[in-house]
Amino acid sequence: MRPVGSKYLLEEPLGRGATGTVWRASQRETAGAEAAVAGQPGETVAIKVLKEELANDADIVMRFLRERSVLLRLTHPNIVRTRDLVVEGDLLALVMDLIDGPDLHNYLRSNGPFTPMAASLLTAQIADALAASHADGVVHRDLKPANVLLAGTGEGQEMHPMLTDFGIARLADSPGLTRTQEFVGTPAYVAPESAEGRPQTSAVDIYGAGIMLYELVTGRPPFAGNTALEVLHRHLSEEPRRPSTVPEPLWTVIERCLRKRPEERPSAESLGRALRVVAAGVGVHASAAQAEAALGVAALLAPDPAPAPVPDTAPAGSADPTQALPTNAPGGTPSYDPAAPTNVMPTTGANAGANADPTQVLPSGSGPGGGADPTRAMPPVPPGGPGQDDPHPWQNQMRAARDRNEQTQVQYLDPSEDPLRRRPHRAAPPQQYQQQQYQQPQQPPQRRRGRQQPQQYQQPQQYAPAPHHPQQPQPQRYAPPPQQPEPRREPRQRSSNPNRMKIPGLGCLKGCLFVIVVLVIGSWLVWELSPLKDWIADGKGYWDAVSGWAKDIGQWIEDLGGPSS
Ligand SMILES: Nc1ncnc2c1ncn2[C@@H]1O[C@H](COP(=O)(O)OP(=O)(O)OP(=O)(O)O)[C@@H](O)[C@H]1O
Repeated sequence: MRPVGSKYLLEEPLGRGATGTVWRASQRETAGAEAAVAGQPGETVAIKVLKEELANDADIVMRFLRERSVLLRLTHPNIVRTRDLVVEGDLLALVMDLIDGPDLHNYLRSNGPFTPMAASLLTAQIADALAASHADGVVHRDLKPANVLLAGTGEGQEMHPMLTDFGIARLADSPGLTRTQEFVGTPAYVAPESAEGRPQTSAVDIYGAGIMLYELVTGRPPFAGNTALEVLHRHLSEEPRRPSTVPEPLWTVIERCLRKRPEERPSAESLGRALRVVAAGVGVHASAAQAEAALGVAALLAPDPAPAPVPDTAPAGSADPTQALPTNAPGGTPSYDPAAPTNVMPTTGANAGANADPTQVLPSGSGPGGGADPTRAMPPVPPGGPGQDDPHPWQNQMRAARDRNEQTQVQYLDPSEDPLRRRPHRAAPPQQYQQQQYQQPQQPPQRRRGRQQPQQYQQPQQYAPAPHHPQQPQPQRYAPPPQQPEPRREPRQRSSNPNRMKIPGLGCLKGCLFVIVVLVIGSWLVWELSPLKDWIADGKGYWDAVSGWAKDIGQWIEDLGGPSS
């Protein structure tokens, strides 16, 4: 099991797509404030680990970081919630709610086409999700059955479609220099304006919903081909044909969604409303009024007056229609280079463009920032990404993130290194402090004073909870280096001087001896320098007189013992 950040553990892969691998994972610990959902330890989640080549692309990493808040705030009953984004070293990952159910692509393969009513009701819910995200300025840009997960497909449960992979196309379609001539998407679901590299709006999602609706009722998307390029050409030039199994009201909806001109497509909100009217009118139990309302559904499908723009796509009028698509024709320019690292076009077989196709990063004939340059072939992307030699802004962001992590680690992971926790020991009992002074006489007095002050302020922290306050460690970063506390441990050696400290009355004994010595020397001087010895000892020396007196005293004491001896 592989950890993702410190909070998640990958358990088993659920599926692989063009942009990454989705894993079942478990939460190890509650996520931080940056996550939309903190989660609980042991909770199961789904994690999409983006491909290394995306994670190594500086533009994508920057966009990932920048759009964190957009992705995390998208919440709707029909949108798979993004709980957290993880950026760690070369790893980029989206943590999502785990949906227990198949994706719509697999469900369709296993169960065959939907009835017109079921397809309408299901797509209506997807339209609701799109309406919510478009209102928030977020365009999906890679709508397809594989990106719709079906919760509640169990016996007797109501099927609940949930749109996933929000923001992935947005991330992969970086505005960086190497990507200006590419678009991201799945050929079978790509809107004509995306294929041409024209400005994109939320209308690309309406086009994708139209293709998906067609596929749900027929089992296949309207435009297929032997190569991805052929599929793209058909999106641009061919009108879809109505299959006989598709009721007229439903066809009206599909046809409006598949208009080549994005400005003629309805809004997601209108689409949801229209599909519910259609669902009510095409069922076997539909009343005459409901059937009538369904036939008039075109009135509900007015063009969207204010589609949400997709940032960083080409400015209006920049595309050169004559260079709309790359060609593989010999001598044709611009040409598509299948060997180029990120210009992947893996599906060139008979099923190209089918719904099984993963999201692709394809070269287009024009790009943001200007029309196509016919003299310029599709440039292969340098392996190291853009501006390999120059420091990129995201590197600063990553460095800042790492710095933040280091601070956090000092605080949380290595408490023994935390000076806050050691300082209370320095605020020692008085005798310890005396020992410090004794051991470090060479230290300037100010320095010692300087330490006494923090000791006084730090003292209460000895009893405070673990010092997790983000502001507390700040002064420590500028405090004396960590080697300095070491000498303070030496006071233990000072306890090897027990004489002064541990013998009671030692000082008194010394004092008495000192007094005796002074008295002896004083009396000797008086004896020798004064006529006293002549008066009381017939001129004897000091020590003779003293020893004679000592003998007399001893004799006197003996006599006190009794005459028996
Ligand atoms: N939140 C989720 N919960 C459960 N399963 C998921 C979740 N998200 C994705 N999956 C599963 O993981 C598989 C791979 O998902 P992914 O989005 O990478 O594939 P894709 O959409 O086919 O590829 P791409 O969009 O990159 O072309 C899907 O088929 C889906 O079944």
